[in-house]
Amino acid sequence: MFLVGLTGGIASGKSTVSSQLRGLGCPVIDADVVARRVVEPQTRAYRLLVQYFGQDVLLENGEIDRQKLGQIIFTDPEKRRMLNSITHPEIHRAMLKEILYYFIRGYRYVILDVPLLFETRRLTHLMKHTVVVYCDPATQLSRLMQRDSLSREEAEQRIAAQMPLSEKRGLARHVIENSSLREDTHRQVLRLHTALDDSTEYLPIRAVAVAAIAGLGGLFLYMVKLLTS
Ligand SMILES: Nc1ncnc2c1ncn2[C@@H]1O[C@H](COP(=O)(O)OP(=O)(O)OP(=O)(O)O)[C@@H](O)[C@H]1O
Repeated sequence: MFLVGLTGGIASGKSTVSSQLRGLGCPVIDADVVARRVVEPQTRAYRLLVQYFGQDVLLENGEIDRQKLGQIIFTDPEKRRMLNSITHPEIHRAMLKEILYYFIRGYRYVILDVPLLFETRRLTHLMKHTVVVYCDPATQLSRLMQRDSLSREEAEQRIAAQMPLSEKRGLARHVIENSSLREDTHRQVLRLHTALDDSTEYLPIRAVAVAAIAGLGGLFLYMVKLLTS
């Protein structure tokens, strides 16, 4: 098995591309969904966050107020470090579990949808392929304004707060150009899907897993033979 990192900028079309990939049967793990799940009430990260940040970061229904937490850590690097040290290990563990699930089911690759893949750089070395969903700046701005009902100024601020999409584009192995129609994007997604399906990069890890299982099986049979003779 190998990992494929899917990323892009705000409103560049990651969700659009990941749902097209899902539609083709690809396993996609959404880092944002995992990040929300690991801080649900009753989880370890939830308890630690409430302990550190207090009841103020809770919504009326008891869930973490992610917007409020975002505002707090925006201006306080120490608190941001604390938040990351609580949530990141949980996120990585949960993602690893999902990856293992797909591995056991025999999938050749798993796509990880990670919006900040190149910003955090923590996961890039694990990715055999990286894919950036790109669209031109004017299209990105207008789609963001429309989707989130933002003024031009607000949308520009949000785009400016991120690593430039053109920079991410230069770092990726594959680029999906999403400035045009969804059908054009889908054609590129099909090409990517074919390239990933045809790749033999899944073989080394599968060979190691098969060898390990065969070794354990052999050891088990040897022990049984010893005990029954
Ligand atoms: N090719 C396209 N043509 C027209 N509209 C599109 C196209 N691709 C995406 N959109 C629209 O642009 C908006 C942003 O797309 P999407 O939500 O997929 O981006 P995203 O990268 O996942 O955004 P974010 O990371 O900010 O959540 C959505 O409203 C989506 O419907």
